Amino acid sequence: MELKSNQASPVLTDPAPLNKSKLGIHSNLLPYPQPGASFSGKYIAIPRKKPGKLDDVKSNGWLDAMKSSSPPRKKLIKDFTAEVALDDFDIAYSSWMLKYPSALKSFEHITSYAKNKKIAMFLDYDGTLSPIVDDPDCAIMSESMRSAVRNVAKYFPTAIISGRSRDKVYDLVGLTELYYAGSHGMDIMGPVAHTMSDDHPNCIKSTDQMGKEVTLFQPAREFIPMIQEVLKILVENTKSIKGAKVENHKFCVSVHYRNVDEKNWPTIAQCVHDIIKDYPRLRLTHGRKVLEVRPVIDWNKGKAVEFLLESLGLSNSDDVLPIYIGDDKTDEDAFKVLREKNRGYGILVSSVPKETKAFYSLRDPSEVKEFLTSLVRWKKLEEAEMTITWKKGRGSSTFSA
Ligand SMILES: O=P(O)(O)OC[C@H]1O[C@H](O[C@H]2O[C@H](CO)[C@@H](O)[C@H](O)[C@H]2O)[C@H](O)[C@@H](O)[C@@H]1O
Repeated sequence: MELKSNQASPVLTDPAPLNKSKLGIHSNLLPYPQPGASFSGKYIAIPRKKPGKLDDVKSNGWLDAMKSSSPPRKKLIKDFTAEVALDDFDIAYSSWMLKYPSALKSFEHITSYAKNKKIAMFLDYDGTLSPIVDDPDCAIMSESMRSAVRNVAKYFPTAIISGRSRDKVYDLVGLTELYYAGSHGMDIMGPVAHTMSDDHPNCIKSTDQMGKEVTLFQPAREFIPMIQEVLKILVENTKSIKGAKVENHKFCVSVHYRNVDEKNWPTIAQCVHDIIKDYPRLRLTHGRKVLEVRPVIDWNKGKAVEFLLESLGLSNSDDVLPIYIGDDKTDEDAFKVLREKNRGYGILVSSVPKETKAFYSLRDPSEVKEFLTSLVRWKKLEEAEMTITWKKGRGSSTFSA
């Protein structure tokens, strides 16, 4: 059954539009990086002008995007509509799952393709590793999730790619063995990669919290003063809007309206709009009940994935399988890179049908944890089997000698 994005449908339409020709195709095998698809090294383009013209928040679609910016929870549907509506929702979700099957139910399928390949794991934070909560400061990751991520990182290179500032997300995750990309990929602390252009102005050598040598990549460095200026104005101008919260992410700013009464959403939207219209080198993107102000540069979570694969020495290789798990619109950039370049699997975390470029789905962070744990279990088994095969091989050659 084809799910369409119209008003009658429960499908949320906020992520990037889909390439319909690719919908519903779940090949057993993803072909690997195509010639010419590699990360080039000269990657940043900084347009000086914003493409579109900002009108008011009603005509430019901000308000519509705000209203659809976070999936309605099933519980709410149950509370406010008749039983038949709930059934419709379940049917729609099941139909959607035909296109974006559960990564848990498709686990054998995924691992049969991953066999003998090196998995690179990319994880979003909010809504993926921690459940969505009203107060962003209280989005704490459970100990069991932390342990699942720690175990994954023992077997596969693992990076967190978040909209939060790198420092904040590091404090929340607290695992030194991972790589971190904050501010939607605009602040990456990755491994030292000798193959990469050392002379790039945005790439500097640094040391991490443990004193290990790392590469720091900050393509929007020149925007820091502008972002800090806008941050101050946003804090000042939104302080009278009850429930509004502004977060400083160094290279971008988040303006939360989750706790703002819906009747005041036009006010907060207009306020942000009125500020950024004076900054043509900044733009606005929508997240889950959050307006994100960020620089107009050709950089996003998808580019961050490519950058990290390159720095890990894992790009352009047939035996690498990148997996990206995320729940938000900004994660679509990463799903898009993996899908369009046939490089790996995107997994969308969602309990409602959504348009997406991901290949698979998981319902919520608890399913993410289960998936990560299963992956580690599978890898251990694979390694044990390889050891047995190797020992058998050695035994038989000793015998024949
Ligand atoms: O890329 P992410 O790691 O998913 O970060 C995206 C935004 O996450 C946070 O906001 C979201 O989660 C909050 C806590 O659950 C929730 O209250 C808020 O409504 C969500 O939008 C973070 O606070 C933002 O700054 C990030 O951009």
